[in-house]
Amino acid sequence: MENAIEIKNLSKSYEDFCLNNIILNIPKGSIVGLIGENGAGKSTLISSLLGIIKSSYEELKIFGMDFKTDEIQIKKDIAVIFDTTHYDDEFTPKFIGQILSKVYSNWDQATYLKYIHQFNLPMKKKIKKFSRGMKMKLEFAIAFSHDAKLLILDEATSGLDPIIRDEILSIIREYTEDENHTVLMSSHITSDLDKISDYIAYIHEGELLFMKPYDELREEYGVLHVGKELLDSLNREDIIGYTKGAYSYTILVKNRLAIQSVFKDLEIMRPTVEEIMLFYAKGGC
Ligand SMILES: Nc1ncnc2c1ncn2[C@@H]1O[C@H](COP(=O)(O)OP(=O)(O)OP(=O)(O)O)[C@@H](O)[C@H]1O
Repeated sequence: MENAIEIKNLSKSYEDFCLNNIILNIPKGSIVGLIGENGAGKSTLISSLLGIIKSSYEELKIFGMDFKTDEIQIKKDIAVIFDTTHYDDEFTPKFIGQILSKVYSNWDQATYLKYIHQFNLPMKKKIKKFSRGMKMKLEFAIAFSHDAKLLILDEATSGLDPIIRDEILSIIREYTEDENHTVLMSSHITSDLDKISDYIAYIHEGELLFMKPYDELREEYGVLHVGKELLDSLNREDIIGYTKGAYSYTILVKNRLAIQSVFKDLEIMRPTVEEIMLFYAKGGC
């Protein structure tokens, strides 16, 4: 499978934080949900692979090109959306369209106007009078109008209402129908990632815990509610973490199917991204 991004041993150290030897391949045409608690290193990873901050790495390839030698060429095909807009408050969508048509050689004004219309954005209103949702929609309209092959979202949908988020998720899905388009998306709204991700990459305290296909995660892991006796009879290695309730334990296990074959009557549910994250972070065993 061809990769849009290939990262080998990328590290970045701050005084009291270290992003540690990240090895990550992001397949072309996929949507990768990047998860991790606050301060885990998601933005540091994103900024590192965009060259916004300086990091060390053995290899960083985007679209098969070496980031060290082809950064300018690579960046033409990347659109990045953060949680705020970076355009001047005095600008209007109309003016931004005029500027960007000169910045991007592959700017498509007709597509830009199509999204501005679809998102109900006023062409002649200054951004300072936009709501947060309108600002983010404008960012998406821009991202989709210069035919970017890689869309990187860093908490871009946080603070948006469920209706706008749903609309944006549909647009992202539509965008990846073209197999040349890839999305890397960090979000704390894990239910969005449940809806859209092909893969989940989990960063915990600066380490990449795993990057796995979403379907495989749901197949491999399970959540069960059991008493102490059953908890004790499970293989310790299968327990990722648990919480203790008033009368029972809630446990995240791996090897779901193997456990189910032993405990045939036990109800083992497929976990959500949020449950996987919570139990990994908290542990408990
Ligand atoms: N410029 C900086 N100088 C020093 N430390 C920094 C700097 N930028 C980030 N850090 C530290 O790096 C760590 C990772 O931060 P980062 O923003 O990458 O986390 P994150 O996973 O994106 O978190 P969040 O979900 O809260 O946005 C944190 O401990 C943060 O304090």
